Amino acid sequence: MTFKSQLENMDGIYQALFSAAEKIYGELKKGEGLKFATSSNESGDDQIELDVIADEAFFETLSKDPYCRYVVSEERPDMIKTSDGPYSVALDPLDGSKSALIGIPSGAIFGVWKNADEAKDFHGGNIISGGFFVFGMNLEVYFADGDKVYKGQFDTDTGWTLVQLTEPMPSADILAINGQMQTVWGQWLQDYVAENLQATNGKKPYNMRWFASMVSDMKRMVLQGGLFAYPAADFKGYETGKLRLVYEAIPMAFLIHAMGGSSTNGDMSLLEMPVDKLHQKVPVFIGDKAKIEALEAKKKAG
Ligand SMILES: O=P(O)(O)OC[C@H]1O[C@](O)(COP(=O)(O)O)[C@@H](O)[C@@H]1O
Ligand SMILES: [Mg+2]
Repeated sequence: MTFKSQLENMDGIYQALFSAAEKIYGELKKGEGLKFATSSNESGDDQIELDVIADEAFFETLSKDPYCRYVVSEERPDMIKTSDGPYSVALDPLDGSKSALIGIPSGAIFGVWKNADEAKDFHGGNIISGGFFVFGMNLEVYFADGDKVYKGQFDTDTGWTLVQLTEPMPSADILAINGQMQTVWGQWLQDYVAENLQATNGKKPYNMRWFASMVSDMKRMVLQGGLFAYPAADFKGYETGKLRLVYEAIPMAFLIHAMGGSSTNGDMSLLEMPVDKLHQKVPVFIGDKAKIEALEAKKKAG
């Protein structure tokens, strides 16, 4: 497959991302790396061996592309300079790794930024491409190349087939959230969730879905709509949620915004948030515009 990007000199970066994903998916299918490693990553998360394999696969292919300047990863402490090219790539090389251990689809999240030389440059105003691979029944990709959104699937004989998605974002009433910390969420969020899950007065409540694998929850959002939430909680380690702004939140928000959806940290769009640190965590809410507006209004009203 040769994907023709509308963005200048990006074809090689896509090719590098696609071939690394093919390699990782191949290893996963063989059952390689599906056990805990002795290491942990920069955020202190335990790694599985496939986390490390995936991280290395992306670095290997991206470092050969002359237009890729820096590669940064959830699995590494620092930015790695690979050339003087114009683009920098941020990766969650294996998202949902603990789910992969029990056969739930995992994947990889990527974003490409222009003019990114240090952490603060990896904000939503500079991102030009973002999306994710799914390592499930098939190897799939969902991404926005600038303002164009694509869905693709890999076949070992025929390679990648990509189609552009031109329909507006679907808007099913589905809520993807882990209720584990609900008693220590802000009261406004407890109320928002309770209200949308109420079956009283003949109103059908939102459907609850949670894969514990962001790529799988976001695949459902692209295909059906809904609201994905990973909020902050008043509990040690969850003060600003769990997900990372650069490696997970901004690339996913970029894709959903390109489909006509929206995002927020509760107060402002994830694409407007300043970035202080590459590994910074952020409360994440991504979904259709009406749901994000209602959620922000609820928070504002207290
Ligand atoms: O364990 P929880 O709280 O359900 O968290 C699940 C979330 O963590 C993630 O697995 C992210 O963590 P990793 O990137 O380390 O896999 C997301 O894919 C998912 O939405
Ligand atoms: Mg992740």
